[in-house]
Amino acid sequence: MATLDLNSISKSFGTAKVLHDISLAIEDKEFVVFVGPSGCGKSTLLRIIAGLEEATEGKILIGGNDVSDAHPVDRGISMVFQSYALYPHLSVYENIAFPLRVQKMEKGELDQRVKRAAEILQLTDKLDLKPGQLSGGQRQRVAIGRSIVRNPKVFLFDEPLSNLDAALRGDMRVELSQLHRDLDATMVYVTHDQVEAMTMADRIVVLNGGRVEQFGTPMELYHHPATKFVAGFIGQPNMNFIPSTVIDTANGLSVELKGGHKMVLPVDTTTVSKGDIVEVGVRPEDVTIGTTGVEVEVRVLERLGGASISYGSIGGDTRFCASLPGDVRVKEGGSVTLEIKPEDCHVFDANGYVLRRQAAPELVA
Ligand SMILES: Nc1ncnc2c1ncn2[C@@H]1O[C@H](COP(=O)(O)OP(=O)(O)OP(=O)(O)O)[C@@H](O)[C@H]1O
Repeated sequence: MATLDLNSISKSFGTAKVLHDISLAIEDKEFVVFVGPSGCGKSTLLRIIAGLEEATEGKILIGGNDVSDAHPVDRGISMVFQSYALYPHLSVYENIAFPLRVQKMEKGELDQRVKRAAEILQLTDKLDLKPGQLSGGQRQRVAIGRSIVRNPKVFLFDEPLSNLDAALRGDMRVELSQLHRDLDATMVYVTHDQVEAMTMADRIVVLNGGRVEQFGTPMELYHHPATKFVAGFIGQPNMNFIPSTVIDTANGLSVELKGGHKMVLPVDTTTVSKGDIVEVGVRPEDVTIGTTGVEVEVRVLERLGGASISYGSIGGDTRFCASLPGDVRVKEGGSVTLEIKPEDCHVFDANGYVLRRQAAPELVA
């Protein structure tokens, strides 16, 4: 297995530049997920790594070797697509064996590899069936098996679970995480689903408009989003953003939130001045019902059992979602006061960049 380095990758289709100077160092055996909205360039970036698309600028290194000009089959990668691309007339065994037949691998070695892959993917009792006799999840496992037998240095996955229903997607997420541990392989996985990214990745690359917004572990992105885009994209339900006015910058950032609630937030104030408009981000799970805080009108209350999700707004037009206790006594059409702790707030400037948190006093030397 191997490291994967992207050095200043850019890509244009005609005059349209879709990837802008992307550099990433992916470690050996790491599971990295590219996530972002439709059209952000994640599939194009994956296809460039695979050699199915040529970068306009930049270099790709696998295991330290420059493969930018190498043919896809010579890169030591294997790609699993959203459409399983199985041969309907071939058995599961022959579908998995296909790339090895193309390589003209010796029969004993081929048989051993196919059976080992089938064992890992729990397909041993399905080897004689045809793809048409399998469920969607089993078909996707066959497609993954076809990747495994090639012993690639890097596995590439392009939205492999999008064709499956929600329950099966959940099961396959667990299976893929397990597969990653079993194979100890470098994996790059593309999805638009932030839940897949959060649950499977060692590190996540958030792409937006062909640029890397942030590259970090799931919890780094959740707790320390660098931009409003990342803050809004990672976490379910989405973070709330409250328009706020800076009222003072001495001893922390004093703000007046929409609706009139005032707070002092422990963030760096060097880039903002009194009178500036900022946005205070707070996650639905970080609020509690209290006596002082933001006044929220509740439009809909979804009772999930263990939690109740309230959908409403501050002042009629600033959307505010809160995750409250399952048996909370709140009426749809009523209002509720929600307490927000300063340490749970994220503050974004007019350009959507986060104001860094001040170091906790005990961390200051
Ligand atoms: N062959 C092509 N010719 C021209 N433009 C292309 C081509 N392939 C992709 N693009 C454009 O490049 C941009 C990025 O596309 P890409 O498929 O990489 O996005 P994505 O993030 O994978 O989106 P999705 O989740 O919808 O698949 C889009 O604006 C797309 O229209």
